[in-house]
Amino acid sequence: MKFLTLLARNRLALGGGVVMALVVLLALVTPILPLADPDVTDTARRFLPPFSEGALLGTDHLGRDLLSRLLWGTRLSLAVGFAAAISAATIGAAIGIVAGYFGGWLDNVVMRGVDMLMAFPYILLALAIVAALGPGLMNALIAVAAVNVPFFARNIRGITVGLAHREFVDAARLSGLSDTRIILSEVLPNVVPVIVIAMSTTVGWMILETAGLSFLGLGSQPPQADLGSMLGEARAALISHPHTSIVPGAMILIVVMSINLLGDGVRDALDPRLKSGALSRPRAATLVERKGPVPASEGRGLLEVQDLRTEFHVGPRTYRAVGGVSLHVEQGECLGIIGESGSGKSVTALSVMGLVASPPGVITGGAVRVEGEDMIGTPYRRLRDLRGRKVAYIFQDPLATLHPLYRVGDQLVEAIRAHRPIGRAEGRAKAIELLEAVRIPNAAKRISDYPHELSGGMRQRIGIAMALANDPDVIIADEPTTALDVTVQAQILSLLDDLRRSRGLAIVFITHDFGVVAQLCDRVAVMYAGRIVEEGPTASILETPCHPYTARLMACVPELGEGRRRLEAIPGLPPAVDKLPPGCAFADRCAKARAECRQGEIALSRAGPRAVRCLYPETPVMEAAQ
Ligand SMILES: Nc1ncnc2c1ncn2[C@@H]1O[C@H](COP(=O)(O)OP(=O)(O)OP(=O)(O)O)[C@@H](O)[C@H]1O
Repeated sequence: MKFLTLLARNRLALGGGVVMALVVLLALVTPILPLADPDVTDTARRFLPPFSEGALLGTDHLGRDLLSRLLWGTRLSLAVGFAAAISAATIGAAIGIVAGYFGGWLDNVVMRGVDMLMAFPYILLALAIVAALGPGLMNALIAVAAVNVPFFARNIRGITVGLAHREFVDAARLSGLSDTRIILSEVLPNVVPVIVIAMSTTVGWMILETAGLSFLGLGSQPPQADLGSMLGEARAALISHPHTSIVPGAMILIVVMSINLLGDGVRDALDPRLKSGALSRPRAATLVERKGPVPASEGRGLLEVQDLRTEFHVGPRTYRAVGGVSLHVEQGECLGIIGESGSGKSVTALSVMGLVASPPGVITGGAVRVEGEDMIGTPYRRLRDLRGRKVAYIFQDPLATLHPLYRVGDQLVEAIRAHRPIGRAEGRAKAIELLEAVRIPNAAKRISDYPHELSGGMRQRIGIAMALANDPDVIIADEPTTALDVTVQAQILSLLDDLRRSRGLAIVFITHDFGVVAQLCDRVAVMYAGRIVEEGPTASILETPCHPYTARLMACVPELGEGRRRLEAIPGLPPAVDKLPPGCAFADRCAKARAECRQGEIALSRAGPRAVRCLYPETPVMEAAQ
């Protein structure tokens, strides 16, 4: 169903599909239509023009009815084209899967054979096959299918090689499945979409090839008509009676065009990335559709986020990932954002510089001010200028953000040169300086390493160096130590701490670990279901958490030397952000929740530096603020 909706959204594909459906329908009902016999000649009625009596599209050089020949010919051409495509796809895919799955000598022998077939110009090969088998439509079908087998075999072999060593295939092997079962249950379902896509884009081509062979007199034999042979027979009268060529020519054009348009649509609709709209029209910056007025600046901090709202619009659903977040961070300060997975921490951070993918992401409200300037809706050129120079990011997985084919030094120089017109030598010197700043030993040598030659901790240091490349004022670090072991994590945290002190950086540190918050952050904001539920100085919150969620989150953290303490997991799951309940989103998991908690908007109550969004807090916020 989703496939059809996506397909229908592509207007050209829809048009192609409708035309193709009409042509196929016509071809199917041809035997029951009141048409003249397509093969009966009547030389007295030769070359009648279109719209003549009894011959809507006219007649050919033997006086045969062109409309009747066209419909019967289309029927035959479609049947042969589809049969050739299905045969080529089946045989080619089988060869590709076997070669790709088993590898080794079998792969070598089979694929070299396929390469040999591909080395011949396709039309010569088809001609040679028809010459060997003799002319006839069946032999033309075999020739066209054979010529296209290598295309499918190579494509599918490539995909299968990638799949054969994936973990889920290894897991199937470990569970004792036979090779045939693995191919059928693990590999085949993953290559079927590729086969369908390849077929949908080549059927038109195969119809053309069959028509080509018939045009040369090697396919359908007289008096039988297919589109190619009709065109071949009309060749002699091309100038004197052009309608005899135009009729089959136009049909070939219509059939091939509509199949190709439909095929492109099928390919796009089957691409899983397109289902969430990821590739449909990627934008350079997140789409902004503010529904309310822009909040006035309160002049707080280097980075000030006010009532930020970011949603994902996926089909009829709206995911409110960020539902009105306000926070700020001062120069030299570290603000922690903590919350369970899916609470909206990353989307908040990415919204700051318009990095949330659109579609499906849309910023629907609020303001993000960097030194007072609102970033939301700012022209893209300005945003690009500020990205990396004013606000930089450190991501969770440095291996995913570093380009695997370039040396780390070159990537650093590129980051610097994106904002400053400096020479390569100067860039290199600056890159070495940056590597030294993030305490990479032997920086001058390490600069020539590729990302895969570095350990996880080293790579994260490169990620930090990259963020520092243009001396930003604010660094947003999105769980930068999650993938690292505790000793390396401690080193990276102390490095970030030193950098913010020595460079006066403002850091927004996203994490789900209260231990990390305690070590690094001056203040902390606790997020739940896209909103901030508690905020305040780290020490104060650790001492007296007000929101029951904060208290439960802290109770989940094991501590060394604490003796025997029960670790309390929070029961239940956070609500889905497309179905947020009214009132407090945590109410269903909270032991203190009462009826009022499930109604209306629950405001953030502030007292001094502390704030909490709860009607029945663990400790009243006024008390906690003292
Ligand atoms: N492309 C998307 N389409 C629909 N929903 C999305 C998309 N990206 C994120 N979301 C939703 O937005 C919400 C917030 O996600 P986000 O990545 O910000 O969470 P997070 O707190 O950073 O989690 P984590 O700690 O796992 O990174 C989640 O509920 C997620 O399902």
